Amino acid sequence: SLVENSRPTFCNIIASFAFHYLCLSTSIVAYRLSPLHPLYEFPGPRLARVSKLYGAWISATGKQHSILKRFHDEYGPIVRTGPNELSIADVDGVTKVLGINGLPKGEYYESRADPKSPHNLNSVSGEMHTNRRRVWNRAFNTESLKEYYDMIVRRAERLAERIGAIDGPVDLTAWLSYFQFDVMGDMSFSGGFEMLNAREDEDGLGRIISDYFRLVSVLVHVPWFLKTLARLPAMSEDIKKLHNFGAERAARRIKDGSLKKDLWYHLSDEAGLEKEKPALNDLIADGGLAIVAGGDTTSRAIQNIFYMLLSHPAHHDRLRKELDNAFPSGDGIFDVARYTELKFLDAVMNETLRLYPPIPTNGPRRVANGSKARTICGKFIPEGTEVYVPPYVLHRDPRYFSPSPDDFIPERWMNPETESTESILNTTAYIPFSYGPQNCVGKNLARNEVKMVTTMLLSRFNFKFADEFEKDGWEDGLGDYFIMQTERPILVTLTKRLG
Ligand code: HEM
Repeated sequence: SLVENSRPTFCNIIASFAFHYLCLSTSIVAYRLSPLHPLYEFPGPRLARVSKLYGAWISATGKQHSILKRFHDEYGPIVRTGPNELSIADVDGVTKVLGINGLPKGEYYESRADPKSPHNLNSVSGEMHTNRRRVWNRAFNTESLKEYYDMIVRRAERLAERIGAIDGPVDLTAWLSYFQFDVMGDMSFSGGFEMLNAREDEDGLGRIISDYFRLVSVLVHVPWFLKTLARLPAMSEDIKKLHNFGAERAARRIKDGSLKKDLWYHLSDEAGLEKEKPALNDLIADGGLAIVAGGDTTSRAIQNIFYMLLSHPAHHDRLRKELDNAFPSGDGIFDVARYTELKFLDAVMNETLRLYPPIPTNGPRRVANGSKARTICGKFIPEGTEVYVPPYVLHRDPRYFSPSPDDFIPERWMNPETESTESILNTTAYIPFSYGPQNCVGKNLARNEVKMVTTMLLSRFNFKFADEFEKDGWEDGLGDYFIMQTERPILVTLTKRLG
């Protein structure tokens, strides 16, 4: 009976576990709040110090970009946004975190990657990244880009035909998304999508990608949970679909070959310039990355430009005039060599990407364990810290963009040196394509593509917002899920201009 009495009951076991975890979490929380924690001196909301669940909640609202901006307005250029996490909105952060000799990508990218398949270019760092990036750079040099421009022109013509034939409101958001998927399919695999022809996204790929980012941008804050969840059927189903999708397109591309020098041609080193052929699985991962990285980002940039132009008629008219003067008969609108003349077009694009960067917050880098701690903005940043450098916040900082950093003023980009001394334009703080060795490899292509499509649409059509479109609520519908999403598609009506 003595033995029986001392045998732990079920309730006792539960109680002692509960007690154990209560003590453990209390001491973790106490440590995170205490002056003993290495990030103690950095200001920020109290809840952020306690748990990453707070960051997960902020991401879930889709308003991470503007909430972060509020934090920085209140606490200054460095904010503690998690127990072991800082957000640095300062040019010193841009160069020291993202620049050469900056920080590697951290746990965020690791946990976002599909645990069952190889990593893509975007999720690796260090030497592995340098080696892979060399091949990607080749795929985006001036010579390679020419081939992609032809693909863009073909699809842009098709876009114009399609939307030009629509009576009534045109969902610009949807049509630009079909267009961009078609372009990215051509570019990556010499074909694969026909969304413009189908007038729809039959496979629901756009939805799969946006659902994926919605979920993952929240769960990256709690990686252990994400790893568990990735094993659940519903989540892994979408990841699987994305992976299969890339694998299928790749298999077809390998079987059919291509006369075009598409991205696959360069990445798979068909020209035989590398010592070793890249592994097929890496290639599939990178082919999929191209579709995701170049897709919604570019179509969003174009949509946002139209939103800004249609909301600012004087700027619209000025741009239209610049384009009409440059291309009076409509010939040459796709000739990217001519775009250096188009100063106002460049300014409109820069200003739109400043106010609405398609990747508003971006993922963090990490001061790796075992590496040296860094000094940024004069502060000691210890090992193990995850560091964000958020474009949206930097782009609206009056220290870098003045006057009126929240207003659409394309003129701030034109001959800044002749502007009054009160106006400030610090281009180091301008990072819509990120900065440094892991910046956007498709930057030059994207910039020219945005200009090609904007020039074509403005030269050929008169646009206005459709009556159904609620212009004033548009900004509230934007969601920061790594790549900016929208709940309020832009609806326009259009009439043809040139013959
Ligand atoms: C306006 C359009 C675009 C914007 C705003 C944009 C922005 C960005 C940003 C901010 C990054 C850094 C992401 C990170 O640090 O995790 C990035 C990376 C990347 N982008 Fe873009 N991008 C655009 C278009 C494109 C296009 C057309 C491609 C073509 C395939 C592309 C391919 C990539 C790739 C492959 C990376 C990863 C680079 C690396 O990790 O070395 N992007 N982009």
